[in-house]
Amino acid sequence: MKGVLLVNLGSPASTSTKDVKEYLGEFLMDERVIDAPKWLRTILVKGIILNTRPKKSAKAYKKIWWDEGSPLIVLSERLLDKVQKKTELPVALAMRYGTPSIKMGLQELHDKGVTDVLIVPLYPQHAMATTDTILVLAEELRQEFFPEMKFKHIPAFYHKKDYIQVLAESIKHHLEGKEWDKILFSYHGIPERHVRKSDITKSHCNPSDSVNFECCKTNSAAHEFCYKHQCYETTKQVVEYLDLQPHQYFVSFQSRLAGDPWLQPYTDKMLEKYPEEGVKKLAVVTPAFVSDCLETLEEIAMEGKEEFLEAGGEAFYAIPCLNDSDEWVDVLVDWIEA
Ligand SMILES: C=CC1=C(C)c2cc3[nH]c(cc4nc(cc5[nH]c(cc1n2)c(C)c5CCC(=O)O)C(CCC(=O)O)=C4C)c(C)c3C=C
Ligand SMILES: [Fe+2]
Ligand SMILES: [Fe+2]
Repeated sequence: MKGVLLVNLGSPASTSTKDVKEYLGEFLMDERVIDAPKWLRTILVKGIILNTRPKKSAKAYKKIWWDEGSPLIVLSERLLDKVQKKTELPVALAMRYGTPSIKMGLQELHDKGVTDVLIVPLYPQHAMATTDTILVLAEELRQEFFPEMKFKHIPAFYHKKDYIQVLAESIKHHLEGKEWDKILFSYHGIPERHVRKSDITKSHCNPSDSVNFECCKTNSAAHEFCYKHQCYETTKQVVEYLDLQPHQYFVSFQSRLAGDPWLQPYTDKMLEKYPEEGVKKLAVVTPAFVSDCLETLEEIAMEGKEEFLEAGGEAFYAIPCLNDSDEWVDVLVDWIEA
């Protein structure tokens, strides 16, 4: 029997510094997130990052936490409920880090008699730190605990017409009746090195070209796994759908960690300089995220807004993610049942 496993990133169990530290430890010790050799990763994560970051992150999580728990998890659960109501197939939810774990999700499907699992990583654009790590862990768990199960997955859907339509219509809907100068498409960043590592041609991607994006515009087999290309492609298709003019939109990358260069331009730098360039009314959409989370609710809708207004901005609209919107649920159900 076929079943479906929706997989999102995950959140800490609570906003306590201890739980945030445990979550960040699991997340950042993933070799596909901090991709240094294990000895160096251990020093970086356990010796440096986990000494200071959990306290700071816990404070940020406290600002966005809901009575029911982490927004990312609550919104994923709402999505699951709605999808499950529209399909006969058993559907389970899992998080790559924290709980419900991928092992728990697979066990739930297994207990319902599922033998063929369709894994749905809830990430529109492919990245080593998101899609790959889900699929690798799921396969390890399959071999160890569920050897009789078979897996398929839905690849990155950054360019799928039905997804683009739902995303573009959502932007249109949230900006109805509002005056705006520009829409900033702010994607979660990744280190430039990750783009190079995911380049299956080993020669195509040039992640540090943040002005012309020539590689992203030039056809290549690398694009199947190129996060940067896929971010630009999502944007391009939404822009075409909404008939936006070049001065009406821009692409930037948020949420970088200190250290190596990450994809540029950086969102916070754009927010700081837009008002002096005459962009006073800004809308920000975050299409790397399917569910609202710390990075959209705190980093953009709170911190980003404050930064922009302090720099002289007049209006700031953070457009919500697709979350559990009926239109998005319908698209997911179509893919699941195809
Ligand atoms: C598009 C999806 C994501 C990519 C790509 C990604 C890469 C990536 N992230 C970090 C480090 C952190 N990310 C954090 C939070 C976070 N990241 C994503 C998604 C992607 N990350 C989401 C949805 C969230 C929010 C989770 C939530 O509970 O709401 C955090 C934790 C928060 C903080 O301390 O800032 C870290 C750290 C790296 C290093 C990376 C790529 C290599
Ligand atoms: Fe992240
Ligand atoms: Fe590219």
